[in-house]
Amino acid sequence: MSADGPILLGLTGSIGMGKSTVAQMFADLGVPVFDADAEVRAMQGPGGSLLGAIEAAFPGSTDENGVRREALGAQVFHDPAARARLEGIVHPAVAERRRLFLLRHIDAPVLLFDIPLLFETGADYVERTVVVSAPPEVQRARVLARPGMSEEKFAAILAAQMPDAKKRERADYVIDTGLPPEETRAQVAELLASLIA
Ligand SMILES: CC(C)(COP(=O)(O)OP(=O)(O)OC[C@H]1O[C@@H](n2cnc3c(N)ncnc32)[C@H](O)[C@@H]1O)[C@@H](O)C(=O)NCCC(=O)NCCS
Ligand SMILES: Nc1ncnc2c1ncn2[C@@H]1O[C@H](COP(=O)(O)OP(=O)(O)OP(=O)(O)O)[C@@H](O)[C@H]1O
Repeated sequence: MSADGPILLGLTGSIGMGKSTVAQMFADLGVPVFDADAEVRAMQGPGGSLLGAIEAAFPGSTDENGVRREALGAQVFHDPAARARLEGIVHPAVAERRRLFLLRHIDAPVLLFDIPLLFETGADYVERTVVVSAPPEVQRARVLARPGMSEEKFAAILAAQMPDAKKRERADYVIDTGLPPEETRAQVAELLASLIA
């Protein structure tokens, strides 16, 4: 952004590391948040704008309730070529939603973009990056506690994402999500204060 536009901050982290939780902490402090996963879910839900293209590329993957997430996930998380096809449909639509979000909040001092695949997809539209990270055993316990999750699905998703250590290396800031939430919240507040100062 130009000198007087908002600071564009990208938030990422591997599955279950706490992106959504930390994004909510930024939101609680008044920062507008763009949630890429939520945008995708909306465009894949009942009547969603991506259903036609996804059904054409993956026959049987949608029904009257939108994308059959479990079934499509089973297809793409294990198959890089299929995943690339799905991403080719989804990511340009997310980019368009992101541009509209930026225009809507052009007067805010800081904007946060919560993007699971921030580094994997280039991240050229953000100026600084924040990675949320917790020890692997904490991540594993949190993810496996989710309904519908299995060891196998967790392993496949991890394999599809840039490793946590590499994300931390690339980050401008790392937020520790292995701590009690109030300590993580204090880190978020401190980072935001330093950005706005
Ligand atoms: C395949 C789909 C329908 C499966 O949905 P499901 O509800 O089972 O999983 P959910 O979306 O909650 O994702 C589970 C975990 O996998 C991660 N993930 C999702 N898509 C991808 C991907 N293409 N590559 C790596 N990790 C991914 C998520 O960030 C999350 O950590 C859905 O994940 C999807 O449409 N993905 C493609 C779009 C995409 O790339 N989204 C990520 C950021 S925009
Ligand atoms: N200090 C902390 N910071 C963040 N999350 C925490 C912390 N302590 C406990 N948690 C818990 O860890 C879980 C993190 O899940 P969350 O949905 O935020 O992760 P995510 O990275 O957005 O996941 P996904 O990549 O699957 O979308 C939540 O249940 C949250 O309550």
